[in-house]
Amino acid sequence: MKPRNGDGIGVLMFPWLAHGHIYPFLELAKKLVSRQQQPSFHVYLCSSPVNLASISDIQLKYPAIELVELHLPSLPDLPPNRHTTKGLQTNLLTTLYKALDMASSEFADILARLSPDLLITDFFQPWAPELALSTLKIPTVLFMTNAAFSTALPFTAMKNSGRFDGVFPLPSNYMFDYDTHETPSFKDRVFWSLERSSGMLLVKSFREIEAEHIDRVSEFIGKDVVPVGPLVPDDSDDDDDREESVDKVMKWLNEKDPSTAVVYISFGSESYLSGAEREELGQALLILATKGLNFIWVLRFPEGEEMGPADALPEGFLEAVGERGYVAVGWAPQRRILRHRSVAGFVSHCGWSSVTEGMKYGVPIVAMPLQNDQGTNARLVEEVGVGMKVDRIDRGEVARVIEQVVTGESGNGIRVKARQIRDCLVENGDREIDEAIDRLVHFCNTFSV
Ligand SMILES: C[C@@H]1O[C@H](OP(=O)(O)OP(=O)(O)OC[C@H]2O[C@@H](n3ccc(=O)[nH]c3=O)[C@H](O)[C@@H]2O)[C@H](O)[C@H](O)[C@H]1O
Repeated sequence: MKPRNGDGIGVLMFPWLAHGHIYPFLELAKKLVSRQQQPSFHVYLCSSPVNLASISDIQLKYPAIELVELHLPSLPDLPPNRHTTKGLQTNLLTTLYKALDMASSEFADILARLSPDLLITDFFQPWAPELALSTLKIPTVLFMTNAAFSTALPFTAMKNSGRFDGVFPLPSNYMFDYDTHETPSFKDRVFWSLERSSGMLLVKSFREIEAEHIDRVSEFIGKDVVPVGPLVPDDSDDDDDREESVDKVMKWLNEKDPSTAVVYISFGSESYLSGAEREELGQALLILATKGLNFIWVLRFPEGEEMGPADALPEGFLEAVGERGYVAVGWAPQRRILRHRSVAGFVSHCGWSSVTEGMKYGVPIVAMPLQNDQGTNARLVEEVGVGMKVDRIDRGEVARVIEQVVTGESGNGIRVKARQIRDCLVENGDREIDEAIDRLVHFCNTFSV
């Protein structure tokens, strides 16, 4: 198929409205536009204005990445500043799905106006590939920002129960019609998006840890699934070096004696501990602090439920831990912290970007999954051998697993494996992403409806 935009390839990218999806898409866009050989790429990244505001300066460094606003309708409790999952109350997620669905006609206008050579889309808006392919004959690639394992699981379960014979459980001409249909479920959206991808999918993963799961998904859906590597931003791309809060936490970390083991604790941009879970984790850290362990804990709350550390943490917690603990309210420079020499463990909800960052920097993971695919990501962390999952969030169990993973004799294998995966990623460099981009070019040039 002849590229539409001169001799280059014009790509429209359309991630789901979550921080943990937009950033992997943005990393993929950076790799595409940085390609040296012909054809070059030009990327349009489409999202809500509130999401694009958080990456607005990307064009300073990457002029071939253009941001395209998609205006979702304002719905009850969902004004424009809430057209993102960051800080969104969980009960508003279905409303956000619906608002995005209702923007499909504006998206169709964007498609027609830009007329890209390729649409790279996400799981939650399966109407997008239908619009691209049926009216404009634009090929679509689904980019899975989650682990291949979490996509393979439902198919494996259905196959084992004999309910999956390769036919997708959705009529292929199903379009959104809110007069007659309720908003499609998460599962329906995933299956439908997998079916609608033109002929190739990308996955934010790498064969060293997921070859079997990548091949399994490929076999189930009958399309090539191509890994793009961990897609962890280059150190030079830290987007937080302007903030005073960054200096404070890095100063605290840099002043630590190099022999001090520091544990970094964070639960991503859209998952939150309950009050009881914060209490249990806090008590576990009090136990470990008396044994000399230090930690950085990122405290985040859904919008409107914010509280200060003194109210959010156990009675007397801050006084008891003193200089051994740093509580960062709202946000912390996660990648900068994870690659610091003193960081010896990562207590994580196992959002997929956090897992790949832990692996990139060789930090063993204490898995505390809270929702979505985090449970399957935690299982994968144990399967690969780079971490251990807490069985329940109570002070004894959490303290036991942190101590085991970070310093315990029995955790030594985990620490060795975490360093091995890090070294393998360093050695592989950009091999997988370069191969994936070559496959994408071939796909665009040979696609025919
Ligand atoms: C794909 C999907 O992403 C979602 O996003 P979420 O933000 O929760 O978690 P991450 O994927 O770890 O993404 C979080 C991203 O925010 C960065 N960060 C986070 C906290 C902080 O204080 N500072 C930071 O820099 C972190 O470095 C990472 O890049 C869900 O998990 C979902 O389970 C997962 O499959």
